[in-house]
Amino acid sequence: MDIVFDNVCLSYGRGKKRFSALKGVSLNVDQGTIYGLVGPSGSGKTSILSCCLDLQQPDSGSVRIAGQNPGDKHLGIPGPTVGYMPQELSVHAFFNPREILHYYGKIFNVQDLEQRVTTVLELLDLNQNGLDKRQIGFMSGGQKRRVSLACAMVHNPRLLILDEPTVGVDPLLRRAIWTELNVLASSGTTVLITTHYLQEVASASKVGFLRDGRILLEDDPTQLMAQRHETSLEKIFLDLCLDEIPHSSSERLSIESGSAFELEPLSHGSTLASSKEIEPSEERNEPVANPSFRSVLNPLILKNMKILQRHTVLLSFQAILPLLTYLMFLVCIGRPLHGLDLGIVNEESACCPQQRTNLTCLAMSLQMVLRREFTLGEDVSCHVIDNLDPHIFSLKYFKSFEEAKESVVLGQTHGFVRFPSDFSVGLEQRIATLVDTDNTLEDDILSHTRMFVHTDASNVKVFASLRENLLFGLQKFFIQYGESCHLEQLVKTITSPGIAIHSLNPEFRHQDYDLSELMFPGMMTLLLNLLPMALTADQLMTDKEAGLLLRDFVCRVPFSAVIFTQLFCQLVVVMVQLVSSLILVLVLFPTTSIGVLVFAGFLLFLQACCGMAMGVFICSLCSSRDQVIQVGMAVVMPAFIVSGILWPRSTMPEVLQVISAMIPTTFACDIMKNIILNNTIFVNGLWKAILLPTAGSAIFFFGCLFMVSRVGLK
Ligand SMILES: Nc1ncnc2c1ncn2[C@@H]1O[C@H](COP(=O)(O)OP(=O)(O)OP(=O)(O)O)[C@@H](O)[C@H]1O
Repeated sequence: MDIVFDNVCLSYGRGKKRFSALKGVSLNVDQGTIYGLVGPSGSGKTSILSCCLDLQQPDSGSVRIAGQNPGDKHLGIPGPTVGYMPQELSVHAFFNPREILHYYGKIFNVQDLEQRVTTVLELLDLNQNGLDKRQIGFMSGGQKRRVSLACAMVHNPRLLILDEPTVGVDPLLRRAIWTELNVLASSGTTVLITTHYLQEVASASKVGFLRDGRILLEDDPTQLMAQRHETSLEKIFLDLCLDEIPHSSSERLSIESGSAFELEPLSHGSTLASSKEIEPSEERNEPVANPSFRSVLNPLILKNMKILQRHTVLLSFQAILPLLTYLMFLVCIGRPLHGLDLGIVNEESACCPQQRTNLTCLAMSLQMVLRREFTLGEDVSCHVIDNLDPHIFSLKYFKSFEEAKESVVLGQTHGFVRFPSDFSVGLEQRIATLVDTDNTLEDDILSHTRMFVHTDASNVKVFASLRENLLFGLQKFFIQYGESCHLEQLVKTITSPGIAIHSLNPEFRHQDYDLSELMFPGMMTLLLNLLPMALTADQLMTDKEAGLLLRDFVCRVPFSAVIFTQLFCQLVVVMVQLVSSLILVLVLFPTTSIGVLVFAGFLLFLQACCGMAMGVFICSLCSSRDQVIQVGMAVVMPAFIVSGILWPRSTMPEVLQVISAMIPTTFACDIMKNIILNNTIFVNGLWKAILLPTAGSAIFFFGCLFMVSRVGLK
């Protein structure tokens, strides 16, 4: 399997950010040989490997492997023909070496897998002291690299592409690895290897010196040293670099002083096995069997299930997260406020209990009222205060307006109420006027009978609650007094003007429920879309950032299978979320019929599918977790605001109404509310709640596949 690069140019980025990584690279790797690529950091080694693996397509020039283009289905690169060890570790931290090797072995349908796994583990010294059963996440850096190398070798590929496989590996093991590479090469395997250890490549068949995107020289290292009468490749490489650079250049000075390269000579005492004597054998010509969607389902599902198993604590939390959120929501939101710190400034009376006027029926009768011969005393305010619900208000008394105001400013009280000095007298006038003039009140009379409420207006709910409860306290006082004195007409007259207490939001037809219960169906729908989205995006991004998706890509595992199996396995978590939500529906709305419950479950399932598909789509657009979080926030916040859970959508500007109608959660939130509260599935617009998330799932799923096929794994 020979590799030929002919004048390959490769650049990254566009426009001003365009950067040329390879500038006309030509190289030849013969079949059954080891080609060592050496060069300083950033010289383009990984870029060359990426071109071989079809991860990058050259701007110009050609790359041919065994006479075919990388990516060609029959070549099997990416696919079973190649074993790739990336520079990053790219191994599942939750697996042990044996498990991960079994996974890649199954992907390629390796025969006699157990034996092969044991052989590779032995070769890389991974079977000592129970290392093969140790979770990779708990291994040292060098041990992880060996596992990564083992993954590339397990299916015995015809081409091995290794990006710095021996970093952090001890000299003895490094020698063993090179010996094995030479054995593999002798059996026809082609090895393309990058390294920073110059002396290491002395045992390669050919070495290519790379600098600044160009191959300075490629040759047999032994011949090279003989020709140049040098004992070290490092010296040859330095001379080559110096030849390239003008004498006056500062770069030249840094090279001469030895500071320009990160290339490292091999440690003393390591004698590398040279297998030059072993002649390359004939190329193996087995037919290429690329992994198919069906063939990878089993190993992928097993792998994902194992990951779920190892994440038990985290996933259990994820599974019960909706339940916890609902419970928090029900406990914290929509309940009547209580324990409000309310200041009292009573300019009328000190409200001393011993001096409290005893309001008896003698004090007022309808006839007396009509004759204006009655008195309410001078401390009605105290009676109003007495009638304030102690569960709702925690009272604090202040001497003056300023003192009370300061307490609000300092956040010590939520607000205060001031009774003017003529509150009771004014009230007498008000009662008399009302009875006399058939409910028409003059402004100045009204102003005398007002309680002045000053609150921290930044909290609308507190403000409304204060006002409502104060009015209720006043009303209660008059109702009790009037009724005990058989003055129903008076009660009616006094309590009617401006003391009406608001009923629930008229949008809701079911006034028996708390606000939180009314919001619950919409909240549940939204959560069962957004939480699966976050879970999926998180899982996929973890795999992507760890380089696991890249490795699967190089194995030619169909991306659709990767996504499908991941979503399939996450359904376990989603089902727990869904069932716990439905149980809560039964608890909150016990009259819900089984039919409605099952249908609600179906709608929630569609939402969860749509959320998961959106999660994978977002991942296909983003190259980092930060971006995923930002895009996720950009989705979650508007969805929450325009879903109609908080406020009726009909009050929104038209543009937002149109946008909200296109969001898969919007109609579902409405419909869920209607079917649960009305206990029927025959509600208007049902089809939108089914169609939108179904279409959304398909669009996001295929959109993700399209993005990956167009721009690859970012
Ligand atoms: N995706 C990318 N976008 C922009 N520039 C890139 C990208 N990948 C690589 N480069 C740039 O291309 C140049 C070659 O990178 P490459 O990874 O091939 O170097 P390398 O020789 O493998 O380095 P190292 O030994 O440090 O891994 C570097 O300057 C790098 O910054």
